[in-house]
Amino acid sequence: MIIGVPREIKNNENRVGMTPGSVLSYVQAGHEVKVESGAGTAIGFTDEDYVSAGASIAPTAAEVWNSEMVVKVKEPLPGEYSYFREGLVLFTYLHLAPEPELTRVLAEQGVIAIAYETIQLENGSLPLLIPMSEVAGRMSVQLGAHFLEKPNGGKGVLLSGVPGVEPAKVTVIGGGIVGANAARMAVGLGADVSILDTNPDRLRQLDDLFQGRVRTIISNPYNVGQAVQRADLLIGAVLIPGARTPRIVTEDMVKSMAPGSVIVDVAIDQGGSIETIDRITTHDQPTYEKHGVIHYAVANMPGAVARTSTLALTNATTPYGLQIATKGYRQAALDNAAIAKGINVMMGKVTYLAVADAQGIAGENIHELLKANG
Ligand SMILES: NC(=O)C1=CN([C@@H]2O[C@H](COP(=O)(O)OP(=O)(O)OC[C@H]3O[C@@H](n4cnc5c(N)ncnc54)[C@H](O)[C@@H]3O)[C@@H](O)[C@H]2O)C=CC1
Ligand SMILES: CC(=O)C(=O)O
Repeated sequence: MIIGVPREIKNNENRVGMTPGSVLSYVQAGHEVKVESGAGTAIGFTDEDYVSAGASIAPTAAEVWNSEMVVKVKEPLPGEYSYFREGLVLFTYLHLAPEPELTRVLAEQGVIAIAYETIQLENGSLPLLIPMSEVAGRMSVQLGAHFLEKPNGGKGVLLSGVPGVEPAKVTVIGGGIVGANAARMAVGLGADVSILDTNPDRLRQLDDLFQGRVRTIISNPYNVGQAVQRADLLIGAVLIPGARTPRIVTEDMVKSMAPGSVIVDVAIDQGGSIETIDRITTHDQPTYEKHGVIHYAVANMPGAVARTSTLALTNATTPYGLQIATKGYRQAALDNAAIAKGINVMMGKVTYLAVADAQGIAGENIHELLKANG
């Protein structure tokens, strides 16, 4: 199969869909890989590195997209929609629930859109989201610490405190991969950390993991309100797989926070969990202020540490991409239910039901569609 790897065009997105190491794995499996010139240069993967691994270099995005399968990182932007065509297999993050226009164009153009973030194992885990959630969770605390500093607009609080002065209060809503990694950093810095989740078993695991160094609190509107009010740094880390993020933190709760407090809503890529987050921000302009509180809502946080992120992401995506390329998407999905869950759009239908529900449109059962067209 001919596989294309375009240069990412989202604001400050320097990740790339394949490393030279992943190219070698695809080439050894009998595939041809075309990488857009300069796609990895910013993070130290030169065109020559890709050629040494067996790729060819294409000078334009159009040439790269003219492949049977495209492997990238972020959702296509409007400037890329003209490359869509029937039968193209697109393997990338998509986050379609809050993106009806992209969903419509993918379906209309007959693209087979396989989303990294909804590939799901039987135990419920999301193996292609986990590495970026680890990165974003860890980053969220670094960023929060930065924006809490007075010159950066914050209230002038050091997360750790110092002897004789209490540490900052960090509230993490959602105790999954992002939440646990945020807590790990915040605990490491000596902050006073609370994690809220609706799943009591998850709270038990976190209680065990952190050995009493975090407070675990069941997530309900009352407890969320209390924990938000006392937070110096609030981290949004909730996910209902594939669905639009529920708005858990209301505007009144944000108003109750002290001026100069900081919100980092990692869950913004699925629509955001905070009522006062009304826009996606960028690495160029990452924050805005509302009710005196700094809001950070960058949807591609790991793009800022693009080398680490690319290595971590491709470690996870390459084995799945190889199955899709080698068997064809249909057989790969029939053989591996995790891949079937990744297919969000196929043959003009929305096949991930949480996306269809979020957009109020009819979805199609992926297994029936696969069988009918097998
Ligand atoms: N902005 C960015 O650059 C990035 C964003 N993300 C996003 O971060 C979000 C979290 O991802 P993960 O931690 O991997 O998900 P996860 O599935 O590991 O964890 C989500 C947690 O939220 C909990 N939850 C669900 N409803 C809740 C509620 N009402 N209150 C409290 N907790 C609730 C679940 O029980 C689960 O433990 C996702 O939207 C993901 O796409 C991930 C990486 C990068
Ligand atoms: C998960 C995601 O959206 C990202 O890594 O950019």
